[in-house]
Formats: sequence, C-alpha cells, structure tokens
Amino acid sequence: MSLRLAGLTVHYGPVAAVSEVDLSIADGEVVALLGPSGCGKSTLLRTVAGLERPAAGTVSWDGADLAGTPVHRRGFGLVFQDGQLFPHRDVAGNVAFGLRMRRVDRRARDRRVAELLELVGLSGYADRRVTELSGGEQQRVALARALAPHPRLLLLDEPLSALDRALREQLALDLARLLREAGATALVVTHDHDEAFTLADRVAVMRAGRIVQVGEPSRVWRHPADVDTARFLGCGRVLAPDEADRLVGVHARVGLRATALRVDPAGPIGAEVLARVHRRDHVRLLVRLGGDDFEAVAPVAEPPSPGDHVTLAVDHDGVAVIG
Ligand SMILES: Nc1ncnc2c1ncn2[C@@H]1O[C@H](COP(=O)(O)OP(=O)(O)OP(=O)(O)O)[C@@H](O)[C@H]1O
Repeated sequence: MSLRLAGLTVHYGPVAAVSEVDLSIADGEVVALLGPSGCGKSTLLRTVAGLERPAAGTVSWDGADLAGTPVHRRGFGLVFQDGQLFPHRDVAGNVAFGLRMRRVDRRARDRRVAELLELVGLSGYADRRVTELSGGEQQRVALARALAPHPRLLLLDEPLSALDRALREQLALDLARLLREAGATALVVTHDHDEAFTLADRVAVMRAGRIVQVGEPSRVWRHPADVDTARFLGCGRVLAPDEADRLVGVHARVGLRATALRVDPAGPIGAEVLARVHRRDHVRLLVRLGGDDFEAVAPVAEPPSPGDHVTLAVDHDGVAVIG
C-alpha cells in the first residue's frame, strides 16, 4: 500500500504552484513536506486529497491512478491548521462523524470513539462542546476524527501552527507518538523544521513548487542539497571550501548554524563580541573574527558582553556540509 506522485504539476491560472513533483510514501511512513511560505506545500497536499486538479502528472495509490476518484472516495483523512470541527456537535459527535457517514453501527462507533479519545489523551471529553476546548485540545479532536475511519493515508496541513510555541513543541512530540501508535501513513505539511524533524521518517524540502531534497531528517539536516536549503534550515553563514577548511577544518562548502561556534575558554579561535541576545537555554552572540561577522553561542551563566574578547570552539553538530 503506498502513495505515489509522478510528475505532478498544479497551476492556478498562469502560476505553477507545484512543478513536476515525484514523491512516494510507503506504508506506515510519515513524510513531512517542509518549505517556506508560498512554496506550494498546501497545494500539493490539496491535490493529493483531490481538492485540486493537476495540470499534469498523477496521484496514484497502489498503482491505481486516483484522477477520477473524488475526495470522499480516496480513503484519506484530512486535518487542517484550525481543525475545522463541527461547532454544533460535541467531541464524540465530531470523532464519530466519518464512522456515521460509513454507516458504522452505534456500538462499534462508540467503541471506536472511546479508543480514539484515549489515544489522543482526551478520555472523559466525549460530551464536551468543541467550542469550549483549548486550541490544542481541538487539534487532538480533529486528529481523532481523521483517524477514526482507519484512513489509508492521513494528510495534515500545518496541524500545529495555530498553537503557541510551547504547546506546539509538546503536541509535535505527542503527534509523533500518536502517528506511530496508530501505524498511520501520513503526509504532513509544515514550514517549521523542528516540527518536520520531530514528526517525520523522511523530510521532503520544497522550494518554488519543486521538491529540492528528500531524505531522512538527520541526513537533510547535516547535508542540505544546496545553499538555499541550508539557509532555510538555519545556516546563517555559508563558507567556501578554503574558508571552511581554515575555520572548522572541513574542506567543503559548509553552512554554519549559530551553534557551530561556541564560547570555550580552551577554544582555538579568537573573536570579539559585537552583540548578544538571551534565548531560553543559551545566549546568542554576534562575533567578529578575521574581519567577518559570525553567530556564536555562549552558556546562559556568565555570558560575555559586547566588547569582550573570547575564544571559540567548533561544534560539528552545527556544521552542515552542502551538496
Ligand atoms: N486558490 C489560489 N488561487 C491562486 N493562487 C493560489 C491559490 N492558492 C495558492 N496560490 C498560490 O500558489 C502558490 C503556492 O501556495 P500554497 O498555499 O500551496 O503554498 P504554501 O507553501 O502552502 O504556503 P503557506 O505555508 O503560506 O500556506 C503561492 O504563490 C500562492 O499565492
């Protein structure tokens, strides 16, 4: 059982929102579609769902072209950014919706609803009005509703982006666990790389309508396919091979994340601190070394001040080899 996109191209009038996308998702696999705003992620997801019609290419399941299969016959579950729950139904009524559509009998329906509410951590919420739930709870209900009819593929469009940051991080972990426990095959759209890397078995990076790289999260993180992908994945500086060799001891074009250079009293690289900003668990610095500006990090306890001279060590976890 698997989804396959081949040469998929989608136009809005003269604009190609998606261009010649090839992508397969295996049974039980979670793939994240990651890219900046406007790159075509949602359009691609909507086309898989059957909500947009491709100008060229195919969406197929187990080798069968879905072109003539309408949205509700594809057997896919959908979750959008804002849940889109039915406000006049209670939690159980929302979760049971797809089961009722499929004429699942009452007892089996109740059993499945209880099972799903347990899975998403909302046992005891069956009779609650969905309008009285928090944003995070609403998204859990939306997920339970999508999973209830055993969809063969789950399509999630920015499922966590309407939530505040702390909740998003927690729910991303919960969602990763839920998808594994449910054995779901899923395509998740996100513009947040932390979220993509938390959720996915493979990440597909999209830019300007095309998929520019597909791979396991750690591989994509360490080896972005090109400079734009490296920058999108948090590399503030890109160094040519000679420069990289001198600074971090790697003879290749590399991208440096802020964490690549750390303040270390025993470090070999001298630098002057230009500015500092406090973050939750570290301090971000702007430093000057060899006439150039770089980002660096320092521990929260006793961080250096602007004007201080410090020494830095290289942390290779923050160094990405491009290409
Ligand atoms: N209904 C539409 N009609 C015309 N153009 C559209 C329509 N929907 C999207 N577009 C355009 O298609 C391109 C891709 O949009 P899409 O929403 O797929 O991107 P996205 O990566 O999901 O962005 P975001 O993260 O901001 O939602 C954009 O240039 C957008 O302006």
